[in-house]
Amino acid sequence: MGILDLFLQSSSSVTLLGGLLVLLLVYLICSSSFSSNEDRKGPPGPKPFPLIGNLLQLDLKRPYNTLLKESGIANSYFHEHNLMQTVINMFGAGTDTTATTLRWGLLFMAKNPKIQDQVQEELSREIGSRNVQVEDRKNLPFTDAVIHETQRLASILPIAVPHKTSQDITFQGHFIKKGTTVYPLLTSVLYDESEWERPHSFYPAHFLDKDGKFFKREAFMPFSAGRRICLGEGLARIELFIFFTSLLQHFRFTPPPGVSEDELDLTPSVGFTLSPSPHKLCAVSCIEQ
Ligand code: HEM
Repeated sequence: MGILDLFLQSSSSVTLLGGLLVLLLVYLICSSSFSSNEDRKGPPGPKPFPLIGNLLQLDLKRPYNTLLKESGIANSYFHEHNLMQTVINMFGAGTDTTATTLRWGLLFMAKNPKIQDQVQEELSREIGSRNVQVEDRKNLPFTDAVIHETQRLASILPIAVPHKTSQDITFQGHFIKKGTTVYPLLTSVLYDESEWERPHSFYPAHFLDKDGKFFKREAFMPFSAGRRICLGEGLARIELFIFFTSLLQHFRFTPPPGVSEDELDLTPSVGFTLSPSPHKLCAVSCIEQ
């Protein structure tokens, strides 16, 4: 019995040791294939753990904030096995980005009544009570600036959609291997302190020149940029313009009774998109006033 016990114990230790060695070998092979380009300088970023990647380092409530902190360039670099991509893909389908942007727009109007006054003055001066048309946009620079500023500050798709590099590339001095998953971190551009005078405030003047004319900013990219830019940008811009102007033509948006403008909370609720946290607003008909 004693000999059998010893044999069983030593054979299970050998199996365990063997298993561990195989796991170690697999890990070493995988990690050496990941770092075959170590001689070249990759982008800065946190070191990933085996299997779970950078998951533990992520602020799951505000994943884009972790990315903003960890990466000095507009793109972030994670290993393929990072679960973030799966999470994003799962929540991606069926999100209505235009409606979320409009909800932010109305919330910003209720929070900034003087800006809402200016939009309504411009609308009644240029349009009156007739229906708004797409061609009216050029005569509504302030309203156009307010819609752009809404999209900038709301930054509803902060990490856009992940992409894979189709070839080895050196970007801003950092080597990025073919097949790397890249997250275009749009918030880093929309809130870039070197691009915007007041990156964290609702400030429509970002899009107005000194004569009050609308001007487009290169760093305005809520629809992302490049070959894979949002396919629906044109349609989304028309929808936002027509819905926002029509709503503001007919209603004034205010906090509910007993709530001040300052008490309206702008903390976003985080899903695939950043949407306003649940809130109440009053829509007061302008015609009855
Ligand atoms: C305010 C509204 C919208 C915003 C902020 C928005 C933003 C975006 C962003 C950031 C991307 C990812 C681009 C990238 O891969 O880097 C995207 C992709 C896309 N969007 Fe939109 N979008 C909006 C509305 C729409 C609408 C209304 C449609 C369709 C009618 C649409 C169709 C698409 C499609 C098909 C793609 C994938 C393009 C591709 O992968 O080549 N989007 N959008």
